[in-house]
Amino acid sequence: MTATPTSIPDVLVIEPTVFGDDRGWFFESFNEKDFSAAVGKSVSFVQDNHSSSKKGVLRGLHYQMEQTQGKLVRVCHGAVFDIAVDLRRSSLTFGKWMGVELSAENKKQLWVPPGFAHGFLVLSETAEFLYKTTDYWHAGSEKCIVWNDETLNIQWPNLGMRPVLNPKDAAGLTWNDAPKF
Ligand SMILES: Cc1cn([C@H]2C[C@H](O)[C@@H](COP(=O)(O)OP(=O)(O)O[C@H]3O[C@H](C)C(=O)[C@H](O)[C@H]3O)O2)c(=O)[nH]c1=O
Repeated sequence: MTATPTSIPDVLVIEPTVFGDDRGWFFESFNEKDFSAAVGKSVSFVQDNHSSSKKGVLRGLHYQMEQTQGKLVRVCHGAVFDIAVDLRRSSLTFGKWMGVELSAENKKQLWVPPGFAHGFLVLSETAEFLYKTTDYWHAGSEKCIVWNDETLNIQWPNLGMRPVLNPKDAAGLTWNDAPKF
């Protein structure tokens, strides 16, 4: 596997080694030893999540203030534009966002450390999204930053349709009002 820092150095694009043969392909989707070596410290996960969404669905930008979650995210069907926003006040990239296309085809994964808001926009007809988290869901401290916040000015791909959001996300906080770390 390779791990490549993004414009936010703590956020890494992970690319697995894919072994193809005349039957198809195989890759290790997670290896704790290799992943911890790439991140530079031991990282363990306690929860796996799996969601399916139709084209134009935008989930996010989510984070939780307690039991803050690191997330290792990937797509096993379709494609999404995945976003991470740095909420760590002491970070040189505080308030910065980064985006990358994750797809079943490119098999890329994104490591989003604790301290970030995370979300994605579905680019394909449907997308299945898998991710591991370093702490458990804590519904009581969940926060959402609204997808089109003017301060963050995230450059989402233009699908020619308004994103499909649930009411919670549509009513998300502005960057200025959102609690930070
Ligand atoms: C996150 C979560 C949700 N749920 C239940 C709560 C709801 O009844 C249902 C759907 O939850 P929600 O609408 O919050 O799901 P997403 O919008 O996909 O939320 C996720 O979206 C973005 C992309 C993230 O990064 C977060 O991991 C997560 O917040 O699953 C659980 O039972 N466990 C969980 O860990």
